[in-house]
Amino acid sequence: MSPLEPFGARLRHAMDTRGPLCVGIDPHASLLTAWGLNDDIAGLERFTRTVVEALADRVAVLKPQSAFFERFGSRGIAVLEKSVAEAREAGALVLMDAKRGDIGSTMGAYAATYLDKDSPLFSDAVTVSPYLGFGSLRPALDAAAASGAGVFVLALTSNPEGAEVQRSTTADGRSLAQLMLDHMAAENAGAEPLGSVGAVVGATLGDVGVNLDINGPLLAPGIGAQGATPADLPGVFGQAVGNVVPSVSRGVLRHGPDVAALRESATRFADEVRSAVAGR
Ligand SMILES: O=c1ccn([C@@H]2O[C@H](COP(=O)(O)O)[C@@H](O)[C@H]2O)c(=O)[nH]1
Repeated sequence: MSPLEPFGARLRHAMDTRGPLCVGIDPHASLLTAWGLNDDIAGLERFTRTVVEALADRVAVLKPQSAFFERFGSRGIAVLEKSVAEAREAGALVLMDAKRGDIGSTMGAYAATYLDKDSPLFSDAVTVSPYLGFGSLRPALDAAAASGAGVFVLALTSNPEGAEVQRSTTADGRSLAQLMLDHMAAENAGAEPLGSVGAVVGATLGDVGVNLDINGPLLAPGIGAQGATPADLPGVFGQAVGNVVPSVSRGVLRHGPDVAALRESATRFADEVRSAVAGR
């Protein structure tokens, strides 16, 4: 199978044509109930199908949260597989939020799962954790480059607990997050129009005080249920705001199961992002 165009280029095109919004597919048990569905495989399937039908033809990125599918075992994974294929078919880029991170040899197996074009779970990009050492991600970085996929590396996560690790100081005085961001910048050096190695930086964090100039996309979760709003983006990302992919899950999903209401909510977030970025 021929490789895809590099993920960074595909993402840039999607952001320019569809707007940069990413909507998460997070089938929380409480959301299934709120949608009038059972917390079972049929409910999971209906929920996921509805979100894909509502949004895959209009948002740049859909981000299934793997954990919510894994909790149903093999049948949940089958729903996930089908939704990845359907979302990609409808034109959305699929970012698998799996946050994998392990020793390099095991990382190779994760890379084969999400980043090999022949895998049933092949996704346009996957989230990974660098906190076993950035070098442990090499199999994923190489597999992504070979298939035209992307990798989003956790840098500064949206949860308050992340700071004790990510803000800690390394031997050369940089924060651990900055060290990881510098590795990402090195991976993306020279890539045009955008590198394929992205960073995850929470929209909840205020002035982050790190250099976000990585020549790659910046995934910004935390908008909606975690309290951040699109208006916070310029303050968090400064000059780099043009490379931000703002991510919302429950903030949109709570409007289901009505397809029109899901679409309206995504459009509202997208409009708010546009005005925040234009008005900075
Ligand atoms: O720093 C991070 C990294 C990932 N996430 C994920 O994004 C969604 C957020 O869901 P909301 O309903 O919009 O709060 C979820 O899947 C997280 O695992 C994050 O929140 N923060």
